[in-house]
Amino acid sequence: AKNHKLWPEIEKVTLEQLHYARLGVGGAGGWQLFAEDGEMKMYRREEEADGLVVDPLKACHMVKGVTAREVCEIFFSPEYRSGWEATLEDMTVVETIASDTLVFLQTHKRIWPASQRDALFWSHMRSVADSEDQDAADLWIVCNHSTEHPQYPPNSGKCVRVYLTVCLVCQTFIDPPKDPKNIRREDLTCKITYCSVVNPGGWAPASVLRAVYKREYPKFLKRFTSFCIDQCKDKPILF
Ligand SMILES: O=S(=O)(CCO)c1ccc(-c2ccc(C3CCCC3)c([C@@H]3C[C@@H]3c3ccccn3)c2)cc1
Repeated sequence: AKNHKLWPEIEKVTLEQLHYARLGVGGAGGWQLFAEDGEMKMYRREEEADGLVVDPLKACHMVKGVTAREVCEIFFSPEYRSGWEATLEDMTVVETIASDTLVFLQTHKRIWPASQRDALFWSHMRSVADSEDQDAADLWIVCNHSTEHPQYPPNSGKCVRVYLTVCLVCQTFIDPPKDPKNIRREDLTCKITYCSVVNPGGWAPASVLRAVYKREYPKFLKRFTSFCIDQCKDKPILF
């Protein structure tokens, strides 16, 4: 568990990603709005690493009727993933480091003309007291970060290994403010910030990757948040 050899990296990357998610998208950050749908706004920065498109993505969304903890638990938990991750072909939990920290191996459906990809990453979920604003509800974060595993070396089979760092940071707002036992789902709004940097691992044409990102990310976030609303609507609220 917390004495696991990955723990220092998990702690460092999770807190770095929390800080990064809280940075705005205005100003000189170079963020460009590339997709908008109701409350959902998606930004990207055009970046390449050794000729590969690794455009960082930041999405902001406000979802009614669910809490930060409920959204993060659905994003983190393996049993829900096939319900919302449309591009997933296979998923295995290769290691359980702790109840809030897992290592996943996922293969994603091939996106023509790029070859098929897989991703090996640790996934960690935690709640963070929001230091700035005491009466705001807790923040919940899930951070996914590529890692290695001796049994699953990269590029050993048919798949090209992608390298990713992803975070989902959620905060619950209750409006109008009520005492906890009288809160109904229509009083809840979850503010979601999703950040991702995916290095495709092997060559894929920049034009193709940017088209894939433009198509897949808005679909992904809309499908994920709809799944959360549907999963939670008839269940007691989990703060
Ligand atoms: O948030 S997560 O941790 C959720 C757990 O599943 C996650 C999100 C996205 C990916 C991902 C992996 C591969 C690829 C590409 C790279 C070259 C060819 C395939 C993409 C591209 C961006 C497009 C994409 C975006 C969203 C969903 C699926 N596809 C994304 C992996 C994990």
